[in-house]
Amino acid sequence: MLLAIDIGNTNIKLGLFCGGSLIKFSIALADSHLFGEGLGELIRQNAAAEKITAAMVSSVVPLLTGQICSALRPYLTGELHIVSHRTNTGLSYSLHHPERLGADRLVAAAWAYHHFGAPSAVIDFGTATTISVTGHSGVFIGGAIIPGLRTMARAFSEHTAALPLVELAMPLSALGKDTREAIISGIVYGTAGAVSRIIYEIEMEIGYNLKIAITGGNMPLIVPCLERVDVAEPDLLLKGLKQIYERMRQAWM
Ligand SMILES: Nc1ncnc2c1ncn2[C@@H]1O[C@H](COP(=O)(O)OP(=O)(O)OP(=O)(O)O)[C@@H](O)[C@H]1O
Ligand SMILES: CC(C)(CO)[C@@H](O)C(=O)NCCC(=O)O
Ligand SMILES: [K+]
Repeated sequence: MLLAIDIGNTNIKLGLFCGGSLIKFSIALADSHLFGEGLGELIRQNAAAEKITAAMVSSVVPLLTGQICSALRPYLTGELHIVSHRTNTGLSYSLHHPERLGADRLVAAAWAYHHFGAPSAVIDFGTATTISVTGHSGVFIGGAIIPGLRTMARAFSEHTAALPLVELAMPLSALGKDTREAIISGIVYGTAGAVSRIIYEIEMEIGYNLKIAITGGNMPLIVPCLERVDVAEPDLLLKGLKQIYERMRQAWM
């Protein structure tokens, strides 16, 4: 049984791959000290008979990586792999500093490139909204990072006197009739417009079209506003970690 862990800036997402099924569990970053307990409970409830034979970790929170890896050690019988640019993902990097690329973006790009078998972009609507682009022959060629939808909403409440913290929702109209509706329209249509413009500019620069995959906790809010989506995959990171694991295992055999 493979355990995949995606340590993001808001949540730690965990997936147990048992046979064909995926058991998921998510814990807020603020509760990271409860990770070991949560994992133990999950194993007792769902897969008592099975052992975790391997763990794959993607982390964009360096200070937590060691803590989480120590917490899962007692449940792990096999190897643990922390994904980096040195991992055998099938990708190569045309970047100024490949070692600084977020592991989540790297995993997402590897999943999309292998899923489509063609040049691709992954848009991840998480704490940040990221675009990660893979060109021909699996070269990670770059991308873009903008504030995530909820991060934008929080910035208003933290930096203005009159704007409240708005719980995001799907906009009913682009014409907001009160502050809440105006903020929702601005953030959701604004992000949809931003990603479509960025993809357009990238395709103009590279001279070919990209297949587009989307994921991330905020994806459901924005999906009706997006024009071009080839695949929407909520578990893209966890599935990407599994795919990389299988690739590594084949390389050992
Ligand atoms: N009650 C909530 N608590 C925390 N986040 C929430 C809540 N409701 C919605 N969200 C949104 O869901 C997003 C979570 O996205 P996701 O599941 O991709 O995890 P994440 O930790 O933000 O990932 P990453 O840091 O890798 O981008 C948050 O950024 C936030 O915008
Ligand atoms: C952009 C985030 C925060 C998105 O989770 C993460 O991928 C990250 O910390 N990246 C490092 C910088 C980069 O990817 O260029
Ligand atoms: K993300």
